[in-house]
Amino acid sequence: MKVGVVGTGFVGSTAAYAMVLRGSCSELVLVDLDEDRAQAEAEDIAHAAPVSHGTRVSSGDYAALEGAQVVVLTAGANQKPGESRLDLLEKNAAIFREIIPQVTRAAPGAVLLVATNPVDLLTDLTTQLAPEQPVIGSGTVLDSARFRHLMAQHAAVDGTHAHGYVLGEHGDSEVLAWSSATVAGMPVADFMKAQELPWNAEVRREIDRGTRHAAASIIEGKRATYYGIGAALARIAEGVLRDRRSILTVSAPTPEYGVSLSLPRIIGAGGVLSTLHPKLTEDEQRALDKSAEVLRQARAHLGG
Ligand SMILES: NC(=O)C1=CN([C@@H]2O[C@H](COP(=O)(O)OP(=O)(O)OC[C@H]3O[C@@H](n4cnc5c(N)ncnc54)[C@H](O)[C@@H]3O)[C@@H](O)[C@H]2O)C=CC1
Ligand SMILES: CC(=O)C(=O)O
Repeated sequence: MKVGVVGTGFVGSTAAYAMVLRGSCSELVLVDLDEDRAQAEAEDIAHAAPVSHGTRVSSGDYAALEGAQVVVLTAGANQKPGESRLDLLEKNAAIFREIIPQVTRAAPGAVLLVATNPVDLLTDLTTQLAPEQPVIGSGTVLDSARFRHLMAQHAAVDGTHAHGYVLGEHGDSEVLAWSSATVAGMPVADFMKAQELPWNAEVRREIDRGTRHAAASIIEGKRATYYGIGAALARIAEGVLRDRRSILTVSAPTPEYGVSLSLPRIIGAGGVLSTLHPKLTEDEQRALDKSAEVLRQARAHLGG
């Protein structure tokens, strides 16, 4: 099982490290415009292999991606404090126009896993540039993890027992689907009541703010986010490599909304196997429609 990572900055190298620690694949190849950086990251990460799962880690040029089943795309600019993800569109679209043809030439059989922001619009662009290949955007997998983490904190349980989906844009207009959120299989409000924990509009607003603005506050504090997305990318890649039929809120072209955005989707060999449409309240559906509109408008500025 071979995975390529293109872009070995904070996100790409952390995703590679997460894959080595989790034993997601047997071989990893790192590619970057900055070849010295890719080589140094590969060497450093390779030193974790003998004490984890023995993954073979190397760096190379695009040709070294040959035979990869998944190529993770993390090349491009990240946000500076105060910038939105959509502000990165023009710059990162230009980078994708340069790299995608090289990736498809080297690894025509790979599932392309996009993380670079704005991830939804770059998922759309990658689908156009590589029409023969399955494309998945990491979408709101990270935001759903943030939502679950905060819910679990308020519920005083470990994060694996809180479930909830963030839908739409991976960005400011994203939608927390409260109506289907559960803890221990119970609607979250019922769980909180049974445990005599506070649950009201203010707590929900706090969780919403914490989820929606997590990236901005982390970037303010340490320039970039990478641990959460690194683990999320490893998790998505495993869904494909092991044909796990994992349900994850990844981004993909969604004809009903006319743009790539996140909905819960079943992920397996070959990428997205199926898309789920959770029952939403009217307010949630309205917010999701608005989120799709935000993405379509931003794409229009690019002339797409
Ligand atoms: N989807 C998500 O949930 C998340 C996405 N991101 C996004 O991931 C992207 C990468 O972020 P960081 O790793 O923090 O940035 P970074 O600046 O640390 O790394 C970017 C890397 O891309 C490389 N690169 C630039 N142009 C290239 C080209 N033409 N060919 C090959 N490599 C090229 C650079 O040399 C650099 O190593 C950003 O767009 C960021 O916003 C970050 C966190 C979460
Ligand atoms: C940077 C980014 O997209 C995030 O951490 O959500």
